[in-house]
Amino acid sequence: MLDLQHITKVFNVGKATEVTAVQDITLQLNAGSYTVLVGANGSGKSTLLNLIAGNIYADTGSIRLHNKEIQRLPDYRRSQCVARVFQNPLLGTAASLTILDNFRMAALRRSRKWMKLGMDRTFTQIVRDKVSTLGMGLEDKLAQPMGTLSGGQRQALTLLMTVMTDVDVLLLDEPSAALDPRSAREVMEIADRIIQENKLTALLVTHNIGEALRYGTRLIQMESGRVVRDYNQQAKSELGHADVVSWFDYYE
Ligand SMILES: Nc1ncnc2c1ncn2[C@@H]1O[C@H](COP(=O)(O)OP(=O)(O)OP(=O)(O)O)[C@@H](O)[C@H]1O
Repeated sequence: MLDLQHITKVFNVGKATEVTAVQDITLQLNAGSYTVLVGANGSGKSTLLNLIAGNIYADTGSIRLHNKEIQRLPDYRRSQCVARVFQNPLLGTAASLTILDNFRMAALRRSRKWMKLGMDRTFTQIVRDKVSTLGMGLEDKLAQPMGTLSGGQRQALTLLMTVMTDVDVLLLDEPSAALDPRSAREVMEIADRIIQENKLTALLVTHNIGEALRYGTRLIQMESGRVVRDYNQQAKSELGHADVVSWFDYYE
């Protein structure tokens, strides 16, 4: 379980621009659950993801994974248990490196178990097998530079890379927002499959209400740094598009 207790994050303390981005959030994400996080711009969603990912530290509160505080873990230790996919497909991978080398880098960064394998044929075969599960025909293009691929292909590969090692938590920060509708759907379906197959604890931030309703086992809305709505799977399944639209003032 990922357990957030009384997490608060204030930016620009003491200045005119002071803002409480996350305000006393207590949230438990069960192992293997898939939570969708919605909220207006500036409601604190990215800050919450940044806190879990360890990019920033909370002013107060604890973030525990399997009962262990993870906030102050060094980068390499945290990336063994928490992975993140960003909105921009260019962020997750190195454009000038081949697909295979990107997988090598991702694997080596996360786990020493790949130290030897990373260089040999077994590793290439493992990557080829994994990539073929995407059904995009990219397994025959492992020597191609990442930069020659489409945004959707890059996001799909980034998702695969994040779970090359045994991470527990997957943070999806609007992973489909920069993609055309078809690629977006494809990437979201791949994410869904990867989350289920690997029993990941996943947290998806999205502005797409269709996605928010289609995916996940729980739906949370943030407003002004707080959780203001929290629907379990049953309650979520009874929601319609118009219900969620009505949560956002600017549509009224
Ligand atoms: N590094 C920072 N320095 C100062 N203020 C920040 C910083 N990061 C976020 N904020 C502020 O914290 C608040 C929450 O921002 P955050 O990016 O978490 O919202 P969000 O819900 O992810 O928004 P969006 O949907 O636009 O991505 C906003 O008022 C934002 O301006």
